[in-house]
Amino acid sequence: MTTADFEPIIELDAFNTQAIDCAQLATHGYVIVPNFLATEHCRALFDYAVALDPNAWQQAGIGRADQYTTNTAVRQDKIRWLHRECAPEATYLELMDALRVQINRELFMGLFDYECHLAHYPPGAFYRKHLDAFKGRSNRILTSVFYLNPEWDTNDGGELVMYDAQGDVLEKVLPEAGKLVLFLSDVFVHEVLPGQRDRFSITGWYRHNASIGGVIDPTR
Ligand SMILES: O=C(O)CCC(=O)C(=O)O
Ligand SMILES: [Fe+2]
Repeated sequence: MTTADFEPIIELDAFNTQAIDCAQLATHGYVIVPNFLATEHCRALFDYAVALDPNAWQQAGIGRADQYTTNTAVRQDKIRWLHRECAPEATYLELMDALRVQINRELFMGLFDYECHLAHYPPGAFYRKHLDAFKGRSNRILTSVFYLNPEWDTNDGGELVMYDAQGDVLEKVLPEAGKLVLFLSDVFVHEVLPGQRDRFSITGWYRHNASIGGVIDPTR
């Protein structure tokens, strides 16, 4: 099945703006939103991800541009960058852009754009402790992780673990369908624990405009 076989699968007004507690994000630097998207929309995205051709996925890497390498000792997921040209992917990008506008309006964060990829962690796959951005060395400001997994149980593992500045566990997040996590990309060290089942999510980053001389900083 190719991506062109799918119609748009979520409505632009589908996401629950009320569910996003911007005050929590401003105060703590992160927020966990249990019901960002309704079950049917999550299910549609999940079915889409599951049905994708294996060739639609690539081994995830670490670092950007010429620093980019795949290192399966660090991360073992497969990813697929979302594209506006692909209808089911475009609607998610539009939703996240609407959220960008909302966050800018409420928190004046000056978020400029957004990039994201689907991620598939097969059983046992992990992503070791890392930061998504290093202070002053990346234009990634705010990370979003949206989970697609129906009926995910504590026994299934695969938690996102977030750490505080002391290295103590701050949050252990089950990757349950409909849940969105937002956190400041250069503040929270986090990891993905191995799970028992295939784990699907959409991870993205809101970015500042780090353009130099009118050339927009390349994505990824
Ligand atoms: O899937 C998750 O819970 C987090 C993924 C992640 O940390 C990343 O892709 O940078
Ligand atoms: Fe990360």
